[in-house]
Amino acid sequence: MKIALIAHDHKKSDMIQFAIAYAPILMEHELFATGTTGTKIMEATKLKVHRFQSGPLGGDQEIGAMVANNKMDMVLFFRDPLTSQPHDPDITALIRLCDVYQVPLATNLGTAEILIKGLERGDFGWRTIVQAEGENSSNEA
Ligand SMILES: O=C(CO)COP(=O)(O)O
Repeated sequence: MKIALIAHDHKKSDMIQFAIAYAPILMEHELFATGTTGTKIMEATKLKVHRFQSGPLGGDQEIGAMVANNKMDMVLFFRDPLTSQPHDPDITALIRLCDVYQVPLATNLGTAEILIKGLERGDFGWRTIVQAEGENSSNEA
C-alpha cells in the first residue's frame, strides 16, 4: 500500500512517535511525505520515505495529485487545528480529494492508530480492487 505521512509543525513530535511505534508495519509499505515531515521521520527511524515539497511549497498538492490518480491508499495527516496555515487552501483540497476518492484519511494520532492496526490486520485489501479498476479504466481511455 502507498501511505502518505504529513504533520504540521506542532504535530511533528506525534508523527515521529507514531512512526517509531509502528515502524515494523510501515516498513512493509511504500511511504510518502511532505518535505520536512519526511526528513524528520527518516532521521528518527530506518524507514525510507519518498519526500515531496514541503507543505507550504506544494507538498500537499503533490500528494493530492496521487490521490486523484488512485495512487495513494491511505493518508495520515496530523493537522494542527490551533494554528493558521498559509497554505490552508491546499490542506482543504487534499482532504476534499480523500473524500472524493474514498481514500482512508486520519487527521489525528487516535484515528491513525486505528487505521494502521486495520492495515496490519488486512482490512485494506479492497484498495487493490480499486487500484485494478483504476488501471483498467485508464487503459480504456
Ligand atoms: O505543512 C504541511 C502540511 O500541510 C507539512 O509540511 P512539512 O512536512 O514540509 O512541514
